[in-house]
Amino acid sequence: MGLLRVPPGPGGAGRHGDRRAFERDQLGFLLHQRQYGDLVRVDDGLYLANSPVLAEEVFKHTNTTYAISRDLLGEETDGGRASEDLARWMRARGLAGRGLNRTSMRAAEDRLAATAARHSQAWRARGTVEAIPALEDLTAHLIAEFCLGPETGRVPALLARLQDALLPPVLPLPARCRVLRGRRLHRVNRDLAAEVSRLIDQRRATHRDDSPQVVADLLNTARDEGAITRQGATSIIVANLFAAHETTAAALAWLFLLLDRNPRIRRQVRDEADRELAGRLPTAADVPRLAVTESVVKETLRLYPPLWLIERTVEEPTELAGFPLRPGQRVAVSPFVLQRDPRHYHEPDAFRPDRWTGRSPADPLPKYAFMPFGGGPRTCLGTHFATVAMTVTTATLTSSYQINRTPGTTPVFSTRTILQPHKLALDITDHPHDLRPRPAGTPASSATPARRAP
Ligand code: HEM
Repeated sequence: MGLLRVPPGPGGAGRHGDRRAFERDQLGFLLHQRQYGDLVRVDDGLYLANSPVLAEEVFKHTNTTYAISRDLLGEETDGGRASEDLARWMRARGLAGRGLNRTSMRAAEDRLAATAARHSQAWRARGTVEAIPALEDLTAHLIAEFCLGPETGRVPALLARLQDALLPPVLPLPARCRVLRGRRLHRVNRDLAAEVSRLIDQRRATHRDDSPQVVADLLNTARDEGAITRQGATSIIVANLFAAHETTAAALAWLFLLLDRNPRIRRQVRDEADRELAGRLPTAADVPRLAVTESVVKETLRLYPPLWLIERTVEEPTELAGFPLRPGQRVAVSPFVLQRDPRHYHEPDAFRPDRWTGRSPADPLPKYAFMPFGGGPRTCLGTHFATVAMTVTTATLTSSYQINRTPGTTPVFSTRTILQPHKLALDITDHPHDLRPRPAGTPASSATPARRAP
């Protein structure tokens, strides 16, 4: 009986298990583990939960039985945060969340489209762009303007520097280089926090009416009421900026790669934008009508969830799938694996956006079979922002430009940080429609006629 108390897995009951095989081919290794069942022992310290029911169990009980294993910068935490820190974070999360919910997003969709159109102008001039840096620059501006207003100072540039400083080294670094890397990271982090603080204060001084327009306004009201400190407001905005821009950019890069490989679906996306927008930039009223684009976004996040592996640390003795877990052990859930499970998806590896529009209500998907944004009390705060920003950006870019992978280039599939197509080069040429914002005061239904590009 005692032996059965350990779930099956590649490493048997030995101490070291198969972590080295995992390091060699992470996604291939994870997919391979499905053969052992819904709970797999990778080694003594790490179990893999492979079913929506087990994922729900783990995510629902985060902050109590399980703790977040890594902070937003990807650094390992000591498992449980001090409970005071956790309470403070959850309070700040609640406040910022009000600025990121569905209702607040509605008011911001017009601004998102305008920002996407403005920043992609530079791409046209360049002709060819490398997808990840170009999209990271775009999403840094989208999220910075959404949180802080039109004045974003050095924030987008500092986010790019932070990204750079965080990139894990390909080979183990000598001790001195590790120290230098740590110092650089600390410096960039400090500069970003100082710049965000400055912009929050500036916003507080200049935007004093009762209608919050950006996340910083909500946090400034909470500051006035004593519900959050200046430092708390800064930390939550920095966390959102960081969590938002790299993930959303990676997802958009996958989306353009998938559209390049599927010209029929690309045509449907463009036809939808041409039909629904008729040469305008998308507005809040248009988003619900961009059903094909939205299903492409969802299907991209299913096939290539940027956060492809999420870990939790066991905080108190518990059991999962009937197996005991002790404090300090880790349980990992892979959205990449769950979202390609043939038990829940027909042709799981195929890019089929119509699976989202054609799904019968009599055949509901288990809750955690689609979980690119995690779940439970620590679910992604930017779920609505990311979905809407991706839909609006895709519609704006596909109707402004023809976007094709540069012939002869091959993207590199990377899991080094998040799941990304590295070195994806895109040729940007004009699409016959050049989108313009709708003139102020014009109802959404009255389309501004399309202007033909020269
Ligand atoms: C496609 C884009 C995105 C994906 C795939 C994504 C995915 C995720 C996932 C899976 C988590 C949970 C991690 C865990 O359980 O340990 C998370 C957390 C988080 N996300 Fe996102 N995210 C995206 C975009 C965004 C955006 C746009 C924002 C902000 C506007 C954001 C803000 C956050 C924050 C603040 C957390 C931490 C929540 C907490 O620990 O309480 N994310 N994200």
